[in-house]
Amino acid sequence: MSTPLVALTVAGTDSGGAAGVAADLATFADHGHHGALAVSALTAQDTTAVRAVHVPPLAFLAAQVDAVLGDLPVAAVKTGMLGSPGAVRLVAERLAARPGRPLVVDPVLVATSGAVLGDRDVAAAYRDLLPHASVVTPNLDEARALLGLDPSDATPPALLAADLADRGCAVVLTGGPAPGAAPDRCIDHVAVPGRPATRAVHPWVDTRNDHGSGCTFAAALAARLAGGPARPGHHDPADLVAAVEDAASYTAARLERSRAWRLGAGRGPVAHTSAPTHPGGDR
Ligand SMILES: Nc1ncnc2c1ncn2[C@@H]1O[C@H](COP(=O)(O)OP(=O)(O)O)[C@@H](O)[C@H]1O
Ligand SMILES: Cc1ncc(COP(=O)(O)O)c(N)n1
Repeated sequence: MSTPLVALTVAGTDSGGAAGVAADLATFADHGHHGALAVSALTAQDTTAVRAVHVPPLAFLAAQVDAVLGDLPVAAVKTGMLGSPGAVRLVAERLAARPGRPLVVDPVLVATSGAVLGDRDVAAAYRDLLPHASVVTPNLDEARALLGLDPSDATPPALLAADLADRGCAVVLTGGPAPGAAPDRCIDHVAVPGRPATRAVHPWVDTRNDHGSGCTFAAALAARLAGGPARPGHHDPADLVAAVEDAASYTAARLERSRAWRLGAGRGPVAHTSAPTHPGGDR
């Protein structure tokens, strides 16, 4: 058996096991990679709400990142909920010092439940991290926040994605069905610096169990880019679009698998397992 690639997640924990580090490690494992982790925030969270957040001291986050990067041959990095402006800047500084591998930044600011996981200062700090990212994967609310726009701004997603790409990294603006359209397709907008955005389209899965889908998607994208160039898509956007389509169909397949699960009173977890589930779970 050959030695696996190593993927590192720098992200928050979700006590309900749906989003954050739990989703990232499961997704890396499902791609055959060894997952390493640095915990930037801890949340007391369930399917309905985020009830409390603890941000560990920055020195402790730095110690985790340094331990992993100093010892393991990390082939890709994914960041999720970083939790404070200082953590965003710390990750930017550490990864800028060791360039050369893909970095997928999921700028977690607003959870599926609507909870705010990163305020205006965290959004502003991403200005320091984005130039070091290979790809950033905001949803619509997060893209507006990163651009300093009002939450009700009506700029179309394709233009938001292209504006964000002008910060120097590729962008996947993740989305749901087109507004006003029948919810049968999901549209993600993909942009690389200096070019208009293109669309990656896949079938919509009708489910409430989508908690953790953004983390799963960004981790799947990092897993697919692992071992490749640090600037995927900058020479040929088709390379990045193909990786985005793969990661999106992986995520949709996870959503399909957990479509009818009955876990929790709110937005239930997206499936993290490929193994058969135990029938006793339905009792
Ligand atoms: N119900 C769904 N059916 C199919 N794909 C979905 C669904 N919800 C989200 N996705 C896809 O999952 C990926 C992550 O997007 P999303 O969950 O919107 O991110 P976030 O959690 O950051 O808001 C995207 O490729 C998106 O198109
Ligand atoms: C610790 C943590 N990280 C990320 C998310 C976002 O995930 P989602 O958008 O699927 O709720 C979350 N809810 N909690």
